Amino acid sequence: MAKLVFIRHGQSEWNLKNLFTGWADVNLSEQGVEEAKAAGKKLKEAGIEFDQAYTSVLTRAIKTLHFALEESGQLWVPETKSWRLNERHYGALQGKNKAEAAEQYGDEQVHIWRRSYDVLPPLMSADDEGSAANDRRYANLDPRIVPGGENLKVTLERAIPFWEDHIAPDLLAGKNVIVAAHGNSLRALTKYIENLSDEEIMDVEMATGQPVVYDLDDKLNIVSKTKL
Ligand SMILES: O=C(O)[C@H](O)COP(=O)(O)O
Repeated sequence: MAKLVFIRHGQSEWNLKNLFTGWADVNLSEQGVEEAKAAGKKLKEAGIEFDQAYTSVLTRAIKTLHFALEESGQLWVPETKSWRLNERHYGALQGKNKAEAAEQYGDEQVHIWRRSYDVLPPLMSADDEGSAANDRRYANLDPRIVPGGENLKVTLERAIPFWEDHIAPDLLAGKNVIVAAHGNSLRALTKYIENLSDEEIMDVEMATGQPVVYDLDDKLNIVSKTKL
């Protein structure tokens, strides 16, 4: 039996301002730091000991992982970062205020952009200043892979190879794993491991800084799921 913990990053500066964030690399807010530390305390109280950590290449998730591991006395745990665990790319919506977008385009359209499984947001062009194509951390990626905007389906399709190549083999080897990532990359993994339909995943939300603990059997069937 292995334990798998998903944790969405603590509140970010752009969560606080209600801005679409996606691949924009923003920091944790003060509240976000406290949420991440509180998560570490809860993990410690629950006695959960990790063998491996995974996170994205975005500051808010990396720092959440580090605060949580430090508070639980496990900052030494080996960690791997991958762009495949990044938040969904929110395309041209990145940096826009969610409430203002709802006023401009209507609540329904904004809900579709945020929660539909397969509708893409308006895309960001590769010559946009904020494009991932201009960011050194993605320099080794095939330019055809660097997204200009992703829906949950595309996010799932790029996250699952990482699950299959790294996370699942660790769990099958009996390792306890923490994945510190993002609302939508974690919703994608949740859909996959819980076998949820395209409709069911629309209602799944990840709270900032809240560890979700799965107990898995030796075939990775879910035995229990607990939110700390
Ligand atoms: O990228 C973002 O804006 C958030 O982290 C997730 O946003 P959502 O809840 O609007 O999908």
